[in-house]
Amino acid sequence: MGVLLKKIFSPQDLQQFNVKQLQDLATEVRETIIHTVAETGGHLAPNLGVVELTIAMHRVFNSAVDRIIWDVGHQSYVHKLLTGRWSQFHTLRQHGGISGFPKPEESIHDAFATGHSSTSISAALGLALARDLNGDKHSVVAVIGDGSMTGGMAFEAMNHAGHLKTNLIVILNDNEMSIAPNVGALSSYLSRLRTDPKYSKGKDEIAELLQKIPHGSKLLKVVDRLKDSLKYLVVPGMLFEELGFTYLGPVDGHDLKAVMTVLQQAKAANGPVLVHVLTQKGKGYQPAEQNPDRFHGVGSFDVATGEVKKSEGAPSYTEIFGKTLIKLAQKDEKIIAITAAMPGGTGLNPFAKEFPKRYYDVGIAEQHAITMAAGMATAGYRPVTAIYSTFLQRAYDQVLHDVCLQNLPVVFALDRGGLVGDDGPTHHGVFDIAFLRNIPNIVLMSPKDENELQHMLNTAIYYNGPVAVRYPRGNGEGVAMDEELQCLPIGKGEVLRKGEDVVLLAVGNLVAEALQAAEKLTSRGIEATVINARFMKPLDQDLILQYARRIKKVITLEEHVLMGGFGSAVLELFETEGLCDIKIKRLGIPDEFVEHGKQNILRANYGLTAEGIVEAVLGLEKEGKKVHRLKAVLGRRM
Ligand SMILES: Cc1ncc(C[n+]2csc(CCOP(=O)(O)OP(=O)(O)O)c2C)c(N)n1
Ligand SMILES: CC(=O)[C@@H](O)[C@H](O)COP(=O)(O)O
Ligand SMILES: [Mg+2]
Repeated sequence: MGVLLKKIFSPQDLQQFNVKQLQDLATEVRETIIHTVAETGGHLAPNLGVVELTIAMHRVFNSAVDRIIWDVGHQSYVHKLLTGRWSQFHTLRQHGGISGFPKPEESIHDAFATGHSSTSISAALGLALARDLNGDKHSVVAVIGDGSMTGGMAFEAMNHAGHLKTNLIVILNDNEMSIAPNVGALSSYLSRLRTDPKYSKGKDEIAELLQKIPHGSKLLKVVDRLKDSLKYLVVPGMLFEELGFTYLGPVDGHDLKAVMTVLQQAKAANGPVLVHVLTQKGKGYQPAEQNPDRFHGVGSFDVATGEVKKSEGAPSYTEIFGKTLIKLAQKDEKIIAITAAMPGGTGLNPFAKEFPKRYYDVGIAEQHAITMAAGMATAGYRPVTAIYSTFLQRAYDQVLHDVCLQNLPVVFALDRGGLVGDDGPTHHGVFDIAFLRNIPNIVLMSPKDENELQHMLNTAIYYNGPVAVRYPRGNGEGVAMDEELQCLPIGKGEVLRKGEDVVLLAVGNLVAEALQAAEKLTSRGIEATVINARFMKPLDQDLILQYARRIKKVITLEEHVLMGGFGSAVLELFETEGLCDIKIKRLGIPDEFVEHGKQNILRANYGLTAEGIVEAVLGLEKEGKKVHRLKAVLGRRM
């Protein structure tokens, strides 16, 4: 930790430094972030790109009073270091440590919690309107990346803010990258603003010229009248100006003085202002500059070489998904792959290379991705939308209204279903069973291992209606992979082990834990049946009822919230069938948001491990014995 950084206990402490010292501070901040993230993992490249911008912001604004909202929030490490958190920074993303995202519970300087993209301008406008209603005068600033600007919400908010005309500052951090290279017409527009000297120089030159000419002020009036036609030629950022924003920039985001100057101008301006800041993702660390995609969100790495520590073990579910989709697409030209700005994360990069014409990256636009897929499905294509479980939350209505209502064959490949680990509550994919299960027509399945995933994907693509396949973040079980892809019977589970004392009814990654638990239980004289339910919808009712009726003790297992999840579906089945003599225990996540931390720690905390399952079975056994004794006592008294 550098000497200057150690002097900063609040952003006000920045005022003691001159520009040279601020530049030195930027170097210290970069060093700290690189060395910390090399240990903890985290969002390296986005943070290295905003070091000068963040320092400048904290010089110009007072974040204890002014409100700063970081879009996505993955680039808020510099802000954390400058707002009294450097001494905790080594705990970044560790269980019980500081979060990788802004968190109001952590600091008064974190004005709004973020994690999902494109929310910052709406939140900022809300804060600005509240300020106006309260008669306050502070600044409200949203910092949004060029990738996050591709999300519809950002434009909904710009549209409204331009109409309301209240004071609001939007800083557009343009590094030409989303996680992968940014896509879309907006991205091309920003590129033109960045590179075309006609755009960036035109306005300044005209003003300068008018000042030099005699009777320039009269001419200015003429120009003013001509404004509407002329400005299209000379005013940079016309799109934003037309939306009602004053456009400032583009400015070099690594030139501290220039950024401070433009932020002062923005602070003094009336109405909504957009400050266009050009930055380089990964700035100051060569491996990240060269490979910003890889260093966007990264695990531990070697600082000297930039070598990322490879995860050992079986291939990830994501990899198997990507490979299987290619295998299927080689035989079927109707298969289309769609991602919302996550080609790497969802395993679609190899598909994009092999089938560039059947691959679409729509930007951070999950809603659009789903409805676009619905459109393609009506025309006979088989779109596979690969979206993280947590990000599909945003497209709920599109799933329901545009896909399921018309019973269209769209596949939802729900990656990161379950506890994702270090990203924490904004990213855990633990709500999907509940929010999808209640939609008519949809089929919902989850594989017990990577081999089953490939069969499920095949099944999903050739099912004539909407299907979601949910699979976890991380490695598979290391099982052998079948060569031939199968079509699984819809709504049929499988019995993996037989025992007459208790039924372990599991979905997804908990099937493996259930099998291990069953082995452990044997040594305690308890024999468990283990069922891989496979389908959360439709349930294999016959199979579940057959075992539940006979054994009468059931434990349901899911890496998902208990409310509305798989266990709830089983309870509903028992209620419908009038089964009231079954002892049932549901294991899953209670009604709370799960904090960040390694997946194994979180799973152990919620009893979603073989040991946790054993404990639950023993608890059920104990309860059973108590009830048995009570019945015997009552029986004697009667
Ligand atoms: C709704 C939603 N979809 C996808 C993501 C995943 N995601 C996180 S950061 C990011 C790229 C953001 O790009 P940009 O805003 O330009 O920020 P940069 O990383 O370039 O600084 C994406 C796609 C997300 N956080 N939220
Ligand atoms: C900030 C964000 O939303 C993504 O960068 C996310 O952190 C990716 O997570 P994975 O590491 O699971 O792909
Ligand atoms: Mg970007």
